[in-house]
Amino acid sequence: MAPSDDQRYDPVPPIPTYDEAVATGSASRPAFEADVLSPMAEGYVPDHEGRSLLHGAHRRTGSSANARNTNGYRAPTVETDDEDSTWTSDSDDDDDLEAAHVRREMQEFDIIEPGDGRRGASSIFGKRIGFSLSLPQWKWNWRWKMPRFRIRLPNSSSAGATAGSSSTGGAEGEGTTGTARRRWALPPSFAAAFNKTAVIIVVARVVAICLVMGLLYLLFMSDLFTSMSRRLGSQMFDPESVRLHVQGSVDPERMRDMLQQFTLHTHVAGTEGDYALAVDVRNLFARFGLEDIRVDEYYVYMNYPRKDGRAVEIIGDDDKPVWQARIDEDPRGNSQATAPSLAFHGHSKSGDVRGPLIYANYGTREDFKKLQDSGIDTKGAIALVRYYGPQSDRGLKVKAAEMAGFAGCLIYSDPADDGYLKGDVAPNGRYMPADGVQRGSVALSSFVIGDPLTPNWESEKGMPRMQPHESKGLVQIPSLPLAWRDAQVLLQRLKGKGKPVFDGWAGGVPDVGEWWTGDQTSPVVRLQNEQDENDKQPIWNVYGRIEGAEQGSKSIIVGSHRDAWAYGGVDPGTGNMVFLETVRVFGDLLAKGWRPKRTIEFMSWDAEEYNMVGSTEYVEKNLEALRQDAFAYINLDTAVTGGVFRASGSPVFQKLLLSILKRVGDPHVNQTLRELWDAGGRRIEGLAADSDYVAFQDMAGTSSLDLRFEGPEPPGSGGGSYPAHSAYDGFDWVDRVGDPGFVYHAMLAQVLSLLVLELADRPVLPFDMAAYANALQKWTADLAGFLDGKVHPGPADPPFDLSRLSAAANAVTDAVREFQEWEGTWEARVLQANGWEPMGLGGQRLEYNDRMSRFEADLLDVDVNGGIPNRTQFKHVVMGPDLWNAYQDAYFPAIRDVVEAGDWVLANQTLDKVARIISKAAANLVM
Ligand SMILES: CC(=O)N[C@@H](CC(=O)O)C(=O)N[C@@H](CCC(=O)O)C(=O)O
Repeated sequence: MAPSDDQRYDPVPPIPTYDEAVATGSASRPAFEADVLSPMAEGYVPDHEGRSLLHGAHRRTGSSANARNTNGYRAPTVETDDEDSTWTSDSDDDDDLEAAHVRREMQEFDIIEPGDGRRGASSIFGKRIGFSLSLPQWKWNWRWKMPRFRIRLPNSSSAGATAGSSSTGGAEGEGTTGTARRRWALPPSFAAAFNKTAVIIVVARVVAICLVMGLLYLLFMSDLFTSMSRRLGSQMFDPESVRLHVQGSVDPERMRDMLQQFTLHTHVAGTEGDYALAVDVRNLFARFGLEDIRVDEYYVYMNYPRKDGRAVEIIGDDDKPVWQARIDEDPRGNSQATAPSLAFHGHSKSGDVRGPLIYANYGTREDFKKLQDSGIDTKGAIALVRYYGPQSDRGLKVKAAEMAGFAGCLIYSDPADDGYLKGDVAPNGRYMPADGVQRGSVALSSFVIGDPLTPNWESEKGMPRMQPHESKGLVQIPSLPLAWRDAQVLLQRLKGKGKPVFDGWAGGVPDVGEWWTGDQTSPVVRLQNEQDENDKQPIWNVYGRIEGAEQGSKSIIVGSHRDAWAYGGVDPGTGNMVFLETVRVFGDLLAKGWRPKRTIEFMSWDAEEYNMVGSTEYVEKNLEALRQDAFAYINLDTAVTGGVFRASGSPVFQKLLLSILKRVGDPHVNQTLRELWDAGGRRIEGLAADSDYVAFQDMAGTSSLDLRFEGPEPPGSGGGSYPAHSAYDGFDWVDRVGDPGFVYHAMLAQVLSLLVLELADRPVLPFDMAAYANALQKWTADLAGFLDGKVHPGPADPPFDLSRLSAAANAVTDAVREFQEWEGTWEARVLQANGWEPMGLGGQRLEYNDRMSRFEADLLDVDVNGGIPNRTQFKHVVMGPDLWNAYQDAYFPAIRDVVEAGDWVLANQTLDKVARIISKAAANLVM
């Protein structure tokens, strides 16, 4: 819907407007346009595209296109003209110098070493595995030879003499008549024939030359040499030296400088700030040397606030507002605050509702039930609830309010959960200040992931779409986020209304005095949330890759989202920096001739903050290929909020990750990450549904991993470790509070680079199948615990017996044991062959890797209408988000859902199906 002029959100120019992003017509940027892409097509030289793009918005409003405006505006381009920037010093000359320097460095590390001729006795077509310092030596024991004909032609002046002397029959006619030497003379009858022979010989020579030339031409045209050099790519390099080089290349200063650029402006998904960053990321990919760079556009359902479309008011008896919430943060006047960043909920419902105010603690279903059980009528009321608590997913708070009959829902940040009662507040501390507002999506991620109007298919042009009221992924009552300084007034006005709150319900907002619930006699509150909605808003994913030499179709995917609720310092800036630094490190390796065995894909997602839309649409579009060919997905999002390393994901990464953690040290405590991991009794945690791994893990069955350094409190647990989704989450916070010196950024970039290196280049995919088998046993036991007290089939129902699942888990344990024996055999044969992979074994190894990587795809319920009942996008039978808390993992989610629903017939069918799928996956493993 195009906004009318009086609805137009008109921020301080030249910051891109939300309504420009959603309006149809020239103001919006409907597509990743050819004119913007053209510099790449013409051989891109880094310039100022991102910036000039934002100036495009300027031009459209009649402003000048100067690099800076009078407000000190500077567009969010990484291709800055700032002379102090590390990027500008990255000229081509500098690149050459740097390349020469690194080449020297690599020689010192023995990464590049000439062949040493230690070929071993194995076949020349064998493959040197692992630890070679040398280029494979191709021993050609034959030489190219041009065809040679040892016939000397008679010269013309001697032809007659030759003919005349023929009668002498002399064979030794040593010429006195000319320079030609004549050993013998041909009879005249032979002369003509001889001339013919000479012609034939010349022709034969020409033909032979042509043949050789043609063969050479064909060889070059056939790409044999290129692909051979590709195949040899990583084998030219000693793996350990590459590891050392990768670790040594990570540069915290670069990440710091780049984050400063990335956070200059707000970049909400689908707005021009986001578009400008997409251009910058694409250009950085090109500059870092990635291959096949492309921008992938989707058209998705998005909402944006109108500046005058939001209100939270207490309505007086005369129906006029007696108090109005400020809603947005106070302008801070620092370098960050060049643009307003309006507070709202992504995918919230438009509306203008009013009703009596009722306080409902954390807004769980149990909280609302408690109110109703105590006789408080919640129908038509406005709920006031706090963030976090046992059900921290904000969308589910609104959903629970909707189910309890409320007309609207306000969610505020309480200082007891995320404010001064926890510790120092932003900008100097990690908690939310009085005016800090947590924006965020209220889409129901555990019900529908991605564009809520296109569940299970990609939102491309021309694809069908549901209506918003038809989607199970959208709430149906309006909501807004609030700072506690606004909530304080509302809570104070509840005094004496309803009942004193239940135990544990009183929050930490100061000067509330007594906390009361409120009821139908409470002050009437108006919640206005009129917004711009567009069901075909363009968003932009950006991709680049390094093609694998041995199995180019198989890939290791690394992803990080780019869109932010405001400036995106931590979320997603920290993840973006680790991601882009890793791209740079790998681009640099590629430039030096290294190439991995498998393809590495780098993906910058859009619209993660709105229900992981960009990544999910990509997965929906490429589902079959991903199930077949994606070996692993690694995610970076809110990557650095403190110093505690955390990994969530599939257990297949356990062994590799733990070995890598031994290599990376924390300089603050002088211990390795592995020592800290062990001391903290940490383990790889489960994946829920709060970032871009969801579609990969739960829909494509790609083994996924999310990495981060977190602050004292994990996101989604009891409170924030940083001023999440607020205007306080900018560069300054990361620089001064989150990670001074970008030390943890550098450590994470090392961990990520090493992981990618090993996953993409180890001959045998380093998956820990035994860890998966053990985890399955544990999760089965946990499920038994969950079922305790819940299993009450009626007399007519079949008994609910978990032993079927235990048997399936045992089958996996047995299959993994047998499967892994092959790896031992492979190692022994390679060692016997002096480090060379004997002919034939390579094919088996690829088959082994494929089976290993397909294990999780085999755990998908791919039947028509398969997946978790009622939320069939989630196909993985072992992993998935908890239905009533998307921030919480739930193993065997389908079984849990149907048991909670008390449907014992379906519960039995589901249990059978899950056990059957797991057993089949086990059987598929065995070679
Ligand atoms: C729990 C949380 O805050 N998650 C972060 C991302 C992260 O920490 O990795 C987050 O912001 N997730 C988004 C996901 C969007 C959605 O659920 O629709 C969020 O708003 O929670």
